[in-house]
Amino acid sequence: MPSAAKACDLILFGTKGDLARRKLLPALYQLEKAGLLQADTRIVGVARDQMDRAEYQALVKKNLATFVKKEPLDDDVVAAFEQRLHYVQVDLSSQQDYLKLKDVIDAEQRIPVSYFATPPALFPAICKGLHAAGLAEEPARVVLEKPIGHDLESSREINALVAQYFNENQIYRIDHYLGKETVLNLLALRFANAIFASNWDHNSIDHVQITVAEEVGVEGRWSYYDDAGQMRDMVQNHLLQVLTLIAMEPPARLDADSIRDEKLKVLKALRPINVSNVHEKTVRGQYAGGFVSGGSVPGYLDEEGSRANSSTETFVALKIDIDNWRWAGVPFYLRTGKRMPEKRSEVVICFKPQPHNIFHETYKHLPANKLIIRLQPDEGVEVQVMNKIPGLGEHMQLKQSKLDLSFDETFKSKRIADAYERLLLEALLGNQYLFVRRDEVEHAWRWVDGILDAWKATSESPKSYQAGSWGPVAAISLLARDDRNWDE
Ligand SMILES: NC(=O)C1=CN([C@@H]2O[C@H](COP(=O)(O)OP(=O)(O)OC[C@H]3O[C@@H](n4cnc5c(N)ncnc54)[C@H](OP(=O)(O)O)[C@@H]3O)[C@@H](O)[C@H]2O)C=CC1
Ligand SMILES: O=C1O[C@H](COP(=O)(O)O)[C@@H](O)[C@H](O)[C@H]1O
Repeated sequence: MPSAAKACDLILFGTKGDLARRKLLPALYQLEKAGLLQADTRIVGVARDQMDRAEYQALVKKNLATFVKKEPLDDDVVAAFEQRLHYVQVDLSSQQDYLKLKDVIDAEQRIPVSYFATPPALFPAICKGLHAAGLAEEPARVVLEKPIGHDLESSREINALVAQYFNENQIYRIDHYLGKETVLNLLALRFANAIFASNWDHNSIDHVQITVAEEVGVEGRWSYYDDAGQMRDMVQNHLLQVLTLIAMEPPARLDADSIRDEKLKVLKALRPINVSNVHEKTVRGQYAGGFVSGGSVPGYLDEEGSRANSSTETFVALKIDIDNWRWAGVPFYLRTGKRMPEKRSEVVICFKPQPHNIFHETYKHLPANKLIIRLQPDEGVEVQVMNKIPGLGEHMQLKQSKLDLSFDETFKSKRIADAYERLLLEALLGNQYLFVRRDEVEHAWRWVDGILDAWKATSESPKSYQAGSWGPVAAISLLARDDRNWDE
């Protein structure tokens, strides 16, 4: 624990909701277990139900028993964690109720860190209420969950509203992909290894692929998801954040603004996609019924709560050009979808082929090297290289093989922390480098809005794909047109 760390009151708005129960409270338990919470830090749950402290402690304990997976609960850790828990009943739409927070929280004693695990529609009321209760002045912090808006205009409204009460250096916008160990490892891989740093541009790299495939469908979230679709739900935030980390220039320092300035430059350099090139650059799909993990699953339009004729996309593939010196002529292909054959997130850096092939008599084409960064599951880094097969034959026999660094194998005793553990820790420590700055969010929306508008203007329905497949055939053509194929 850095000595500068100060005790905080983490105020969990929406403490009874899905995110808090499934992710935030289990993550805080893990921080307790790892000894990473400052001794005097407290967790103040806020919900509209009437409950006393003991009832809230019992509720959280029950919740941990359900959602702390892969390991038995440690009773001593639970007991220590319980001591940090407090509860305040607040109807978030009643301004009067926020004053109750003052009875429990003393901003002089601990830094108030307010986590908005609620529908975004409540953000204005919460900000106003915090201000009235004297919990918005620096050094107070506020942690905002996605989605920050539905488009550029609405994200600006939310950001402007929050900015009335909090300065940018108090605002922590979550993109949970930035908390994933393997996404963070992109920084290590790129900037701690000269072998990659000196080969990270259009001279050496042919193209880049980013795949974020999910087995799950909409999981009972139809009404939220149908309004969003995969473009807003995954591309605007997670995939573009991963892309910026791959494409950005080396930041001068490992601090929030150095990194965020570089990410922003990438977002500004994304070539716009609009009606003139949307056909060539994008594919949108929607899953039909099929089979995933051996079981049959319904199509998107037959999911619980569905509405007939929805044209919301559950799959997106994009060919992205970055108009800057480093990436001139190097396309970034992105794809993400629900109901894919497996959960798999990875980045594939495909290097250029050899300029001259001395093995041409036996091998007309030598496969190019690939660097595969497996983000999840089976986290690791793999380099595909050509090797000589040992033997005395007349011709050299070559084989493509892998240098494979599996995190599981290499860091055997190390548990891979959930993204929310890292992000909660950094928010409590006051480090913003893993959180998204306002201008990043708005530039990402500006670019994504161009595609959404173009799709709307062409009014084409998404292409159907069978659940359990890798998306519509058009996604294969997107690369085949360039004489390339997805890394399978
Ligand atoms: N769930 C997830 O995995 C993820 C969620 N998010 C985002 O996090 C936020 C929360 O999501 P999620 O937890 O799933 O949503 P839920 O609907 O499960 O939880 C929202 C919580 O807000 C509370 N709430 C709503 N209105 C009031 C009110 N007037 N007064 C007091 N409390 C109120 C609800 O209380 P009550 O129980 O009393 O209704 C509920 O506990 C959303 O913005 C979502 O988009 C982002 C990424 C992942
Ligand atoms: O933000 C979201 O992310 C999840 C995928 O997260 P992962 O950590 O499991 O890769 C996605 O399922 C959900 O639709 C989206 O809102």
